[in-house]
Amino acid sequence: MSSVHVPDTPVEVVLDLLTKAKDIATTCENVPEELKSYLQKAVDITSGLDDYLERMTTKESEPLAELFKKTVSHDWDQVHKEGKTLFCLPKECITGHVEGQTLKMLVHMSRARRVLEIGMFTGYGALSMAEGLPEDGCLVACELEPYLKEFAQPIFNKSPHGKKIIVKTGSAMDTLRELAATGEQFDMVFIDADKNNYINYYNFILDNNLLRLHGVICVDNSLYKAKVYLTDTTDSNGLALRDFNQFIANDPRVEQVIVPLRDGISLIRRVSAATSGSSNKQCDITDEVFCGVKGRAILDRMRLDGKVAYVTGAGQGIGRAFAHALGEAGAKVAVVDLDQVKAQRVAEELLLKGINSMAVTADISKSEDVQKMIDSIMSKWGAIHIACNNAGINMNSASEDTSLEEWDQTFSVNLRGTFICCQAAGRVMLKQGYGKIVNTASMASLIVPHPQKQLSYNTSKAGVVKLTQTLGTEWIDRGVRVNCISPGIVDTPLIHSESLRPLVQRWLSDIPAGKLAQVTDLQAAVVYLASDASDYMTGHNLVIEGGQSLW
Ligand SMILES: C[S@@+](CC[C@H](N)C(=O)[O-])C[C@H]1O[C@@H](n2cnc3c(N)ncnc32)[C@H](O)[C@@H]1O
Repeated sequence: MSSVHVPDTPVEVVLDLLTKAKDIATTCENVPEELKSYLQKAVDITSGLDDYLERMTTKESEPLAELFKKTVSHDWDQVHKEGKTLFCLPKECITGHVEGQTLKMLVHMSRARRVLEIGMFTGYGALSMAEGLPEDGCLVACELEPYLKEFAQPIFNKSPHGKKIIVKTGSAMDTLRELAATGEQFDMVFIDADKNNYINYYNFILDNNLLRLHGVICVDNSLYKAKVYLTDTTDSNGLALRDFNQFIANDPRVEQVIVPLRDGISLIRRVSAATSGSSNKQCDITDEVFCGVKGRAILDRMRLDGKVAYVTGAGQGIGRAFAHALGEAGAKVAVVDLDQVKAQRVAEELLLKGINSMAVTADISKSEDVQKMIDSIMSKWGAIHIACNNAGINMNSASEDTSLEEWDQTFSVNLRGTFICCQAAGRVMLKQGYGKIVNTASMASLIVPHPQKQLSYNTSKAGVVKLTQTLGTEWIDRGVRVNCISPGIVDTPLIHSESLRPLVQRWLSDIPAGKLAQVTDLQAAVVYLASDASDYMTGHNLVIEGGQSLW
């Protein structure tokens, strides 16, 4: 049984018409050769487009390929005849390869974590989008037909991304009401069911805040085989979509573009009242709380794009985590360590993530090394905006036995070294009229951690806090902020040494949080202190110790 292909997209409609015109031209006499050749060229261009997009688009995953095959080979007429589905579902309903990958790309680009799909069918679009979500992301798919959930679930189960999908069967509008009632919000919504109701879904989503600020709505079939702009359209779906597109184009709450991919995908972005210039509604709130400082909302104000940072002691542990965090937030990062191999390795890690980095070897207790470090960063990147003075050492001994060598060595790195770095970076920053210095102090500046004995360390770190307070107040009127972070006990390779390992249980009983800090627990603090969002903060000691200093 051969089925006649019905043109499904504007390009397929054009191709169909061109092919008919070309066939007439080739059979008619007196048609100029030039016209025939133009028609042939137009057919070639049109017929080659979808095929080319298919071939050039990243290949779909195995589960998606299986889902596609299972969907197009299924006898949907029979399923309907047997009463398993309410409607007779054409297999062409499926979102194919190119559109599926486009949706996945949009999920990536919008950094969506929560996606809502209206109209799942056999789950091709749902699984494509789930593949673009982070591990803890979630996609809620609304589907009228319970049969389709059973159809899709076994393949979702085969995919590592299937667990992100929650299928809600029943009327999509009922599901939307249920989601709104529990205060759910989504970063991206894909509307692909029930064309006559698109407008109702859309309005419900916006009116009930189901789409978060700056979220994106994608709408499928918004060109509807070109019927949305052909004047002789009588088809109810075509007319519904025409009204829908016009409504969105006039809606001040959003911005819209229609991408002529397949049957058209509308991309609709919700804008804040403050930026929707053509707003019908009056919005006269213009302060920075409402509009953001310099128009930047709070998370944007923590971005470090265009900034140059260095982190000392960045070859491992806290420093490595700081280097990654600053780079992820947009800064270029010089990875500084005493150990060249470690510095190089972390700089390469950053490059792998697309972060501009350089490795610098320096002993921060030597002023010549520190000056060389500053000079090499300046000659490569021309500025230093963020200085993370993190390198430090810790030695244990009872105070009555602490040698002057241990004391001097500890102070030489922890306090003298931090001062050398602050001064060298500070000179550059004072000239720039801008800078953020973040020193690593320690909870030991506040309490006396026990039972280990570490007089030199505790005292040197208390010195780092006072250094920070003094510089932070001395330099703030010239644009340089100096703050420090005091971590509690951090789970780094150092504390797994033979001498310290037995103490871990003891420490845990002293920590209200009931666990040691991970280096990742400190990352947000360094980004905050390095960013413009913390501009009013200086000389501060930001303590992150799971409550340990309070007990
Ligand atoms: C075009 S298909 C969706 C294709 C799907 N997005 C994909 O990626 O393959 C439309 C689907 O919407 C479902 N549907 C139609 N009306 C609905 C409604 N009122 N509520 C929920 N789902 C509905 C249909 O059963 C059908 O499976």
